[in-house]
Amino acid sequence: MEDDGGERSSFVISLIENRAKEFLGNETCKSTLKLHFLRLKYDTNLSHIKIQKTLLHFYDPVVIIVPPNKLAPEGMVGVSELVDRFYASVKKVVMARGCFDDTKGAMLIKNLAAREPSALGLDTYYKQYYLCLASASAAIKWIEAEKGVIITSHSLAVTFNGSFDHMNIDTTSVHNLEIVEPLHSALWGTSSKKRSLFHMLKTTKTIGGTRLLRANLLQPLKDIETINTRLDCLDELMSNEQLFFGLSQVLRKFPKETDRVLCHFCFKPKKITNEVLGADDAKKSQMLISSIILLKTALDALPLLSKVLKDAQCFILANVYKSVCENEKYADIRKRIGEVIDEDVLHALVPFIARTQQYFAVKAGIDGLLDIARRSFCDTSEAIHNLANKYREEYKLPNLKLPFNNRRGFYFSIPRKDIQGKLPSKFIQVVKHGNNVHCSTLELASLNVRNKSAAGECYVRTEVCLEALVDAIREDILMFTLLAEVLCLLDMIVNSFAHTISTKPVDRYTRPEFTDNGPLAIDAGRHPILESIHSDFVPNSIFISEASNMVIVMGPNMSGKSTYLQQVCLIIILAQIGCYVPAHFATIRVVDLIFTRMGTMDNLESNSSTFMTEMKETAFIMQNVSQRSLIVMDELGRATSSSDGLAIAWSCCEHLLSLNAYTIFATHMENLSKLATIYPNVKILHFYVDIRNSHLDFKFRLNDGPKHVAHYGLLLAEVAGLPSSVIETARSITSRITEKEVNEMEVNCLNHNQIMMAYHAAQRLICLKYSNQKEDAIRQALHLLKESYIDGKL
Ligand SMILES: Nc1ncnc2c1ncn2[C@@H]1O[C@H](COP(=O)(O)OP(=O)(O)OP(=O)(O)O)[C@@H](O)[C@H]1O
Repeated sequence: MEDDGGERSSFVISLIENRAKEFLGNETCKSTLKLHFLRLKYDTNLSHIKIQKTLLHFYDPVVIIVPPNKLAPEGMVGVSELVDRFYASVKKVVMARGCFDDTKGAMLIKNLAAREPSALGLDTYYKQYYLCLASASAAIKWIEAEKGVIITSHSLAVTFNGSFDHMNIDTTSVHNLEIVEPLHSALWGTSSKKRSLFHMLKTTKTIGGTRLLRANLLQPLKDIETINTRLDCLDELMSNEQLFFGLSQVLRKFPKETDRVLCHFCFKPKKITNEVLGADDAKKSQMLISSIILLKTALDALPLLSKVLKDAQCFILANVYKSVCENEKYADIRKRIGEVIDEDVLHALVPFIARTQQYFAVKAGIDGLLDIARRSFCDTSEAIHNLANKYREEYKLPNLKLPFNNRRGFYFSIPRKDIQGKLPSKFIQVVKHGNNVHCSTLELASLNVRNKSAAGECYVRTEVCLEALVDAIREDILMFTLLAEVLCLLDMIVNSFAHTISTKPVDRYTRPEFTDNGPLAIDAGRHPILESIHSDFVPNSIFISEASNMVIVMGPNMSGKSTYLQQVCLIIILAQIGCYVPAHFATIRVVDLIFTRMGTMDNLESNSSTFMTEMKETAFIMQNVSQRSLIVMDELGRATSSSDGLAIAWSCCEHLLSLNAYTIFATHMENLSKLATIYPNVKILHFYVDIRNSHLDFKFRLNDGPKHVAHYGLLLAEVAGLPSSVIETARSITSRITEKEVNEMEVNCLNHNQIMMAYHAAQRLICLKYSNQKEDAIRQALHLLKESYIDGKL
């Protein structure tokens, strides 16, 4: 199942893979059927269509199940239509909207899936997969009804797959890492805005650029070549000030909504007649005309972009210059627009100005009826202004204003202080609005009707005049799609990435490097958001490689563990979207999945306790982890008894150690540091805290090895203001417990020589791995070593 982290323009396609053929032919129902439910973005954007085609090709479907076409949101291409266009040979089944029921889908999957329901994460990730589950419900219903079979319980292999060419970050991690929204946003109030990565980078100027940035943060890239082309572009922008400022200036000249208007050209509207326009028709005509004005404004800015990019060197900018700026088709279409549209017409945001621009968009003299409609529009508009003047004088209301909005048309706005007593009865629809009163009169209402009708006529005639031009644009829609995509990408790289880096002191951000199989090494990394809040933020490094694939971070409360974990993930995400990172140096093994498990509150929605939520999240990670994953665990097992917690944390670590994934594990459990004495691929680090006169001084500096900080919990509790009598009692209890523990440890603990012997043996085995020995043999030997160690027979 595929999910993109919450893009709005998404829909569901249910695909049944080729293997279904075998199943459907053989109705014993015992074979395992593999279903793929793809949640796909679709709009007129070229690249999204490409994604769909790739995925559909990949699965080679025999049946595509889609909801009815009318469900496509306004302005979007219906999924059904896309299937017709690109997969005419594939059987298409249209099922009623009611069949796409996510609740039913979740129940069916739980019942039919061969895997443990926890592995699918349905409890925790229900919301994230709701579209997939809805499509599952429809697909299963179709199979059962069409083939007259019943799928037996636990016979389906169901997997949740992410996008193939992007890093996947599950919703819990998106939340934990504060990628889009800050944690506890209610707590931080308005100042919370800058506390998420998205808001930190959201200096984009266009809607498409902002959307692209959000989509990138939710699904960073995986392809090193693409990432590097973005980084090359950033290199050039950072080293060429003139280019950077020139580009930011020029991008402002393009309308903000360039990408959004393209869908207005995708469908041919109904034939316009001279009958009275319905509200929807008028709106569509208005959108189409405003879209042409907007394209004209965008094309006018193109020569300026060309001038700025003339000498650009990097692949992206040079390619934009070659394929967009030098493409003569844009000049041709601009010329065609110029033949019909008045040169002075501009894209405007104020409703009345925008509408007036639209009525007068087509050059005078092209259509006689349009000229008459315009005259009538001008006359009624003038009459409305004269009426307002008349009221100003007659009722002594010099501050009476005549605002306009698309819904009401013209209305009066009068400051309340100007109204002595009551308004004359002539004024109707009186509504208080702040310090003003909004109202109308019968005369104004009647003029508004005439004005609106003249405006409607203007739209009809304008649209008729633009028909040929719209057809020409429709033919070249791919060119405009390219232009829109280019503008979004440039907006993201220039206005977001380059702008963010340029606002930091020189060399604070560096270009990351990438490897396929190498280590994850970050030297002096900083938290991208917190470093601007704490002026004295302490940088920290990390090194994880295949030979040392787990880092256990220890340290007392408040020492900086969670911040460090978040910082590493955010640096990787920044790097994989093609941005510089806040570090002295960074080499990154491309990550395909980030999993985080950080302290959660009770999950009231799924009726789970803190411990249960923790275990479900951990189960989800364990069962979906891949070779190139990054797993970040913060204090696993603290929500249950300390012995069970330690046992779970220990065994989870052992499981993760056997994988190629990289793990960073933060914990308070000092006993966990003993893992390093058995497994040479575990590295222990701790956050240094200075304790003087029973006072904790946090240094936020990461040091090698474990470190015992005695009774830091008590010290912190004292700082938090617990009564001294309570602290004293707690102190005496801990000293007694500690004494007992020390005695027990003396009895049970293996002697130092034995630990060192095991450690050296493990190290030798790892060396063997790099000789020509088979990995399985080494693993088995390690396992035996572990067993003997636990049994004390070493
Ligand atoms: N490197 C750093 N430089 C400066 N301040 C930091 C640094 N790391 C963390 N801090 C500050 O210390 C506070 C506590 O950090 P954090 O929550 O990461 O500690 P923790 O060890 O995870 O605590 P706990 O174990 O109680 O969850 C943060 O809110 C942040 O303000």
